[in-house]
This record gives sequence, C-alpha cells and structure tokens, in this order.
Amino acid sequence: MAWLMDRLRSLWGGARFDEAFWEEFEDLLIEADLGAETAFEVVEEVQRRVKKEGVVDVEGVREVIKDVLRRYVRAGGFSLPDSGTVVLLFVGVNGVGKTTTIAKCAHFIRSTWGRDDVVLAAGDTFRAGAIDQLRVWGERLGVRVVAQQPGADPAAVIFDAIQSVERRGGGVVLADTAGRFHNRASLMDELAKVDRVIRTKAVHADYRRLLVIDASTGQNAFRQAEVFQETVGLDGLVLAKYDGAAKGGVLVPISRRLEIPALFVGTGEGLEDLRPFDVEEYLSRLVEG
Ligand SMILES: Nc1nc2c(ncn2[C@@H]2O[C@H](COP(=O)(O)OP(=O)(O)OP(=O)(O)O)[C@@H](O)[C@H]2O)c(=O)[nH]1
Repeated sequence: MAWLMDRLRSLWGGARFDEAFWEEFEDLLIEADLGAETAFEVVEEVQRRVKKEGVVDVEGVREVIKDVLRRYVRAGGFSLPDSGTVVLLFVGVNGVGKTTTIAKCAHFIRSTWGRDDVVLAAGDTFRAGAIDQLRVWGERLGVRVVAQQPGADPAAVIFDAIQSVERRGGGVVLADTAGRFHNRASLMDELAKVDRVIRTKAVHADYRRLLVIDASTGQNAFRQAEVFQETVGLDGLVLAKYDGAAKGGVLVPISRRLEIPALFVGTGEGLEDLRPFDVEEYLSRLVEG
C-alpha cells in the first residue's frame, strides 16, 4: 500500500501546504502505528523544517519526512565476539514468531559469524509444544537443544544451557521463553527471575535481551515493548513477519520513546528469512510504500 506519499501527493495537488495537509499527514502517521505523541512530534518537526528550508513541493517534503524519521529510528547493528559465552534471551508475547526467530538467528550466527558453538535453550516450559518445536528446529539445524520437562523452571533450563557451553569453553546460547502475556504478573515475575539468574550466575557472559514483535500488531506492540523493558530491560528488537503488508510503523515510537534499537527483520518462515535491520530500506517502505 503506497499510502503515505500517494495520499500526500493527491492532497497537495500542486497547491500550498495548508492546515488540512498537515492534519491529514498526522492522521496518516497515526494510521501507520506511530502513535499520537510521536506522530504529533514528527508533523511539528517536518512543518518547521519545510518552512525553514523553503521546501516548495511534495517530493521535497518526502525527503524531509524521511530525514526526520531517520533521526528517530535506531538501527542497532549486530555483532558477536569470536569466542566466549554469549546469551541471547528472546522475549515476546505468544505467537509473534519468537521460536522461528531463534532458529533463523541460530542459522544467521553460524553462517555470518562462523560460530558453530550455538545451543538452543527451551526456556518456554509453559507449553510442551514449544519444547518440541525448538527440538525440531534443533534437528533441522544440527544444533544442540537443552531442554527439560514441561513445567520445569525456565531459569534452570537456561542456566543448564549456559553451563554446558561454558564447560566447552564458550558458546552462543539462544534462549526461548514463554509467550508471556504482558499483563500476567506471575509470568513476568518468572521472566524477571530468568534475567536475574543469567546476570548473577553468568557474570562473564555477553548477555543481550531481544524483544520479538509482530510487524502487523500496531500500537499494542509499543505497550509490549514498554512492559518487557520495565521487566527485564531490552537491548534490541526483532521485527518479525515483516514480509506481509505491514510496514512496522510501531518501530518508530519504540525507537524514539524507549530507545530500543532494531536489530533484525524476519521476512518469512524459512531459515534464511532473517536479515539485519536496514534503516534506509525501512524508511522507504514506510514512507513510499
Ligand atoms: N510470514 C512470516 N511468518 C512468520 C515469521 N516468523 C514466524 N512466523 C510464523 O508465525 C507463527 C508463530 O511463530 P512462532 O515462532 O511459533 O511464534 P512464538 O512467538 O514462538 O509463539 P509461541 O510459541 O506460541 O509463544 C508460525 O506459524 C511461524 O511460522 C515471519 O517472519 N514471517
């Protein structure tokens, strides 16, 4: 849907940028899941710059929009040390694509970073199916999966996985967690415990917490990011299901207000369907469709 620029072009129609133009622009940004607060800020800034820079046509406005958004969006970049213990904890609500992202990420780390010491930790002990799903991915990838019975303590499972790589001189642990509804206090407490255990028992590990969101979720994903940020803190974001029609506009307020950098986009269900987040590609799709 080439909505934003198309709509602005048809609104402008060669005339001036009047109040109606800016109001419509703000509505479009809200429609694109930027949230009211961020949309308002973007419009103010674009308006101010258009005036200051004497921009006279809608294509010039497009460049200003992209430039303003470029400053809001944080692209993290992803790099790994060649050796030692790395723990990547994946969090996110049910069904966003966490488990699939873990498998794709394991593949990415092996193929891009050449690290073969990857282990998956089945920390979603809430659902038996989740453990099986991770085992299936482990078999396909040919990587070890550390798991216990359904109902086991997720912190213990993840700690086992860390200890097992440390015994071998280091490795990359990719840990799954239950799809915690962010309003279910007990599950969030459990996640806080997982975080505490990793931080206190694996003090030398390079530890990062990644939130997976579904690109089509909209403003609700902002709320998810807020709650997970409060519970464990977040080091990066994966925008899954970015292969559909969704443009993932919610990433803008998450970047701007919560300062969480985007690291990867998931673009399908296959192992190859994960790539580093590219801010220019993202902005083009968001603005130009
Ligand atoms: N199109 C598309 N589908 C995806 C992507 N990532 C995951 N999926 C699909 O989304 C569905 C849910 O993915 P899971 O990886 O099971 O999600 P989860 O967050 O682990 O879900 P729970 O285990 O229920 O908490 C599956 O059918 C995946 O194949 C993606 O980037 N694009």
